[in-house]
Amino acid sequence: MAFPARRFPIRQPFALLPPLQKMAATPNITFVTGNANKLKEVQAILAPTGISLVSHKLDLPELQGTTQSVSLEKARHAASILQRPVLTEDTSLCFTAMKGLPGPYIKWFLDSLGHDGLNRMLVGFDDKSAEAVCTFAYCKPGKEPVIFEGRTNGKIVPARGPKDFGWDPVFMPDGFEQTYAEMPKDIKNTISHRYKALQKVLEFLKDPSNLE
Ligand SMILES: O=P(O)(O)OP(=O)(O)OP(=O)(O)OC[C@H]1O[C@@H](n2cnc3c(O)ncnc32)[C@H](O)[C@@H]1O
Ligand SMILES: [Mg+2]
Repeated sequence: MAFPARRFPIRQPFALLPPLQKMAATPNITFVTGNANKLKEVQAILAPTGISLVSHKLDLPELQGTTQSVSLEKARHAASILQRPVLTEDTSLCFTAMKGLPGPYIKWFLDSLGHDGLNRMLVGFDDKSAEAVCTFAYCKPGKEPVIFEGRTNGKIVPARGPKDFGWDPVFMPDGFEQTYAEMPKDIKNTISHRYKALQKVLEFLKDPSNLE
């Protein structure tokens, strides 16, 4: 008996997460980011929910610290500049062998070393595993932000696939033979660190009292 070809190679059983559901009330959310690829992914993931996203491009200062503290401060800063509730996002790539580094500093490592350099950082280690972490923060002006985190495990591999979004070519999520860059966008957007964090953001937005 012939089986249909898989659309993408799977190494071990896994479950795609459910698509996000349409929300009863659909708030307008201001998403502040300077990264056009992040914006595209967030828009694609939120499309089924009916939420309309107003995007605002601000280059926010990013403090040193943990992923969470960087994210909290970005949101406080954006809400104070724009004087309205905002959603911000910070993304980390954490190498297990390096005890979580580069973490929130991945942008600067990637800019300076490139994909090849990220691989070379792990040459002396057997453990190539890494975790992609996405931290959204929702903040009203003058209030403390709330954060929502999503994590996807994978490993660092030599670059494969289109090079248009950050470290996508060197991150191969567990359970897949393709890097984030090689896999279709609609697959990345149902397993990614960003998708998992946005699921939590949506739970929060469903309660109208959180938006008052
Ligand atoms: O304005 P913001 O939202 O801060 O946008 P940014 O590009 O500065 O983003 P970060 O500070 O969160 O830095 C994260 C780095 O990781 C990259 N990145 C973020 N999400 C990614 C993803 O899903 N896949 C690959 N690279 C990603 C991004 O291009 C940056 O180089
Ligand atoms: Mg940034």
